[in-house]
Amino acid sequence: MSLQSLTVRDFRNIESAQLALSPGLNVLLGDNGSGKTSLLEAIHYLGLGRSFRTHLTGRVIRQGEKQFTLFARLAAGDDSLAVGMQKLKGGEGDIRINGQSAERLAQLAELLPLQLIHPEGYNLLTGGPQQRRAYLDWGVFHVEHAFFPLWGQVRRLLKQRNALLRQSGQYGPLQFWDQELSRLGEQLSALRQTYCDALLPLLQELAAEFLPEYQLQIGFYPGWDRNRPLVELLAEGFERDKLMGHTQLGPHKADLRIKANGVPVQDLLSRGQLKLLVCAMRLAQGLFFNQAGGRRCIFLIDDFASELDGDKRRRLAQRLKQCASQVFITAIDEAPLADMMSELACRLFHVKQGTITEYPTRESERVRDE
Ligand SMILES: Nc1ncnc2c1ncn2[C@@H]1O[C@H](COP(=O)(O)OP(=O)(O)OP(=O)(O)O)[C@@H](O)[C@H]1O
Repeated sequence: MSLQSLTVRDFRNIESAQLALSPGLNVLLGDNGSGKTSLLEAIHYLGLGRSFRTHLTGRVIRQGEKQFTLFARLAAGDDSLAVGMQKLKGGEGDIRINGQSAERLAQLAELLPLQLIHPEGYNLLTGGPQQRRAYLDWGVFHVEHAFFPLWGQVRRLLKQRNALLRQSGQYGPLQFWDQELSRLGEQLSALRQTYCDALLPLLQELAAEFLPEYQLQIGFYPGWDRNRPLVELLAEGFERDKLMGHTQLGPHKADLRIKANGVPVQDLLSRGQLKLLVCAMRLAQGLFFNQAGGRRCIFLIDDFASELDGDKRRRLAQRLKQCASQVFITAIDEAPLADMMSELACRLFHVKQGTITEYPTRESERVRDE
């Protein structure tokens, strides 16, 4: 899947932009504060229905305006699809796929599989388990169709169990819910484990390329002691859960535990090394997605190449070439992207105070001449 064109209206400092895009590399160059990240954020919004910088829709609507509008044409095999989104300050709005209202955000996520690499991305390793769960679940969602409805059921069961915990003094009324939660939680966990097992070799390979000085150990924690049935642990933990007001063990507590040379990475690696590891993790997941499903994910890379040394930049360029994915990358100037631009078919855009103009490149000239 790739974006053929993108229209952005009243998003951050972008009043209006209409771009014809490369299925390979799209480079966005501009000074600090010009609007480069805003464009990536707009694509992220279109794919996931949310920003990676704020939870408030009002913040991304251009100041003084009531709503933003995004529209894209996606290449889907020999066909193309039209995807549109409009959002008001309170978050209400409309999502359309080929003119029809979309019922669920997951429909967008399925159409636009995105991998984001950005400077704060190392939170994936230093932050709480929620982020690593989201990383893992992105992959499971895209390769295993049973995952999304199953996760929905588990979430509903947890909500009911937590409500009962607050109402009920006795364990009895929870027994039925715990059996269900345990049954579905174990199914969900098996999907995550299978995905992890399949992803790990590629992840190890990429991590060794970007951090050759370390031996990485990556383990999947399902959210409870895997040697015991979840149903037993839920019953044992009733008093503690009642006290806390919510369920302390289960698939909603799953995590990826990542160590380098036996030490948790957040306690050992430098910030730059953490960023390299996250880059390897995102690339591995994107590559694996492309290999497993025969589809292509889209990479959004914000201001990252300037943080890499020459060798790592070349590796990133080669891996992106191998992915054959569409890539959007921002930078202040062209120099750190030279390797990438020579490896991949490329369109180059200049961003200035929210206005985006295309620089002629070999690819844009070829398309214009055709
Ligand atoms: N809702 C909004 N309406 C109008 N302008 C906004 C809004 N939100 C942010 N901005 C402005 O948009 C500009 C673009 O920000 P953006 O983060 O896209 O810049 P950038 O080109 O990625 O910069 P840098 O290289 O410094 O990261 C900033 O000057 C910011 O103040």
